[in-house]
Amino acid sequence: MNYLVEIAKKNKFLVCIYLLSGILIAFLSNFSANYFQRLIDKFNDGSLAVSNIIIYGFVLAIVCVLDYLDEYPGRSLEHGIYIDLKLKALNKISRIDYQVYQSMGTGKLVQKIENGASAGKGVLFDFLFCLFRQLCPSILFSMIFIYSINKKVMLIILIGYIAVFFITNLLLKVLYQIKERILSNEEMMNHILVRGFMEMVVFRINKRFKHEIEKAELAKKEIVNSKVKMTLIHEAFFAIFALLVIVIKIFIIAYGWVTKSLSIGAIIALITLIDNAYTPIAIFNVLFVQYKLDRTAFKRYTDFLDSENDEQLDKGEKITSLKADISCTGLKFLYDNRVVLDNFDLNIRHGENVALVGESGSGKSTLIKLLSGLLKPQGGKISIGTYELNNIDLNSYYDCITYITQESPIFDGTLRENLVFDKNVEDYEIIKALEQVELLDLYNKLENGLDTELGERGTALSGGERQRLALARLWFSQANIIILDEATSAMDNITEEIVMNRVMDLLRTQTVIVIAHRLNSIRKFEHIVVLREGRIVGQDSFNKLLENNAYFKDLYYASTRD
Ligand SMILES: Nc1ncnc2c1ncn2[C@@H]1O[C@H](COP(=O)(O)OP(=O)(O)OP(=O)(O)O)[C@@H](O)[C@H]1O
Repeated sequence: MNYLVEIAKKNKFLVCIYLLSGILIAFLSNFSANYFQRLIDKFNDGSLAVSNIIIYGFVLAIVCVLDYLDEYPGRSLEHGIYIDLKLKALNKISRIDYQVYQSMGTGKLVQKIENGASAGKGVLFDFLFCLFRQLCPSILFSMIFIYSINKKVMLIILIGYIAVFFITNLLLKVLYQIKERILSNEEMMNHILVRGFMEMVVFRINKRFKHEIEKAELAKKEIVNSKVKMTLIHEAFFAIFALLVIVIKIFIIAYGWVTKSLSIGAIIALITLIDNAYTPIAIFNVLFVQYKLDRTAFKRYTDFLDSENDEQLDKGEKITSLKADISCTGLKFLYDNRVVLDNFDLNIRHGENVALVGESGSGKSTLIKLLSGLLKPQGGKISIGTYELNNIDLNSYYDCITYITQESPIFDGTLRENLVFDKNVEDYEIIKALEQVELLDLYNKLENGLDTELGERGTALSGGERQRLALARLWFSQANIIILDEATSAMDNITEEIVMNRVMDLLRTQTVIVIAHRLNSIRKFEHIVVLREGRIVGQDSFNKLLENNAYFKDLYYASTRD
């Protein structure tokens, strides 16, 4: 609830206007019904004055105008709350602890945020605001006006409330269960859809789509059946409710006729006021079922918002340059209870080219993620010159390092944006960088040149082109430490050699740490670290390792066979 309070506070001006206008409309609507009674009675006994008609018309007109003006704060809040909740999620992702993020599936997370933002809007706007600005005031004012007409009638209405409460309570329990079933089926349906869209190639080649569509058809059948059942129960609820209100209205007419205690105006006003008193109860019951369901979806969203942050992002010593040796001492890291690195020592001199090699799962990426501050060691330390990585403000650290992964993230934007982000760089410099990574031919074929849109995740490019584009960013980077995690894995051997020679030439003075599977690409590296099951089993130059390290020799021959 804290997050909703925060959003309400952020929009406090609009919230106050919206609540007050709702309360005013509820008051004026009930007042107009009550005033109508006086009007009819005055009409009947001949004492009606023009001023009465003007006042009545004026009140109705104000309600009409307020109803319209109310749309502004109403719609602004409705859409604003939903988007604010999504922004909160984006803000959270920018600070979330990397390991927590890793444990959440991205597809599921997006769905959780989408549902959570909509549920949060439901709880605050559709339920709480409606309750306090419309339902409660409407019941309160109608009861006050009914009381002013006849106390006994008010008592009867109160007894009617108790009957409504018991009947609807039963129906709501059934409704809640059905809605819950609909939601879980809808979630399954969305999950199948997202999976199908994201894994199109895998599913097509493995012929999974037939099975997935069958599952979705089953979910669809359940959703449709449950929705029809829910509508029938809803309608039954409203029918019972309408019958009850009719009984009370008939009773009032009979009561007025028998006791002669009610004027015609009073009977007409009471009939309108009864609707004003009971309709909110019907609305409340329907909203309450949705509120309970929204609370569950919103809880999942707030669990995400409450998950651990990486506190180091803007805490610690700020650095401006990192021209220093890196040393890992007694480093320990576990995934759950699985030890990946234990008592791990490694020294990397400033300006050195280091390659990490080893079988899949030997801990190379884990080490890189520790060096980049994404993962935190559970023991030991990483020092960079006089700094300890644990004590460095990570946002300042990220000005000094560059980390390029094999997925080479290309985002939905132009070629220029993908290379220099929002930096102001002359076109000829960008084109020169493209030439260095062998992308000049591709560039020359582009109709819109640097302004060509690359599509979501760079779908308009091949894997090797995407990787070369990511490497071209190095020509605009000021970083002192460059990490390349299989950044050339999708390139052919010849292009890889040409591009890597130019990259290493560019990075002569920087510390370069590379993960490589194709060992031919690191022949010139002066420092190669051989990892096996989280331990260093050799480190030396390429030729010396090939001569003296049997495990490295196996890796090398296996990689040349590939
Ligand atoms: N998010 C994770 N949760 C749990 N275990 C993980 C996670 N990421 C990696 N591991 C495990 O940690 C070990 C080391 O993984 P790591 O990715 O560091 O290996 P790697 O040498 O980079 O492998 P590859 O060459 O295949 O990329 C592996 O056994 C892996 O299964």
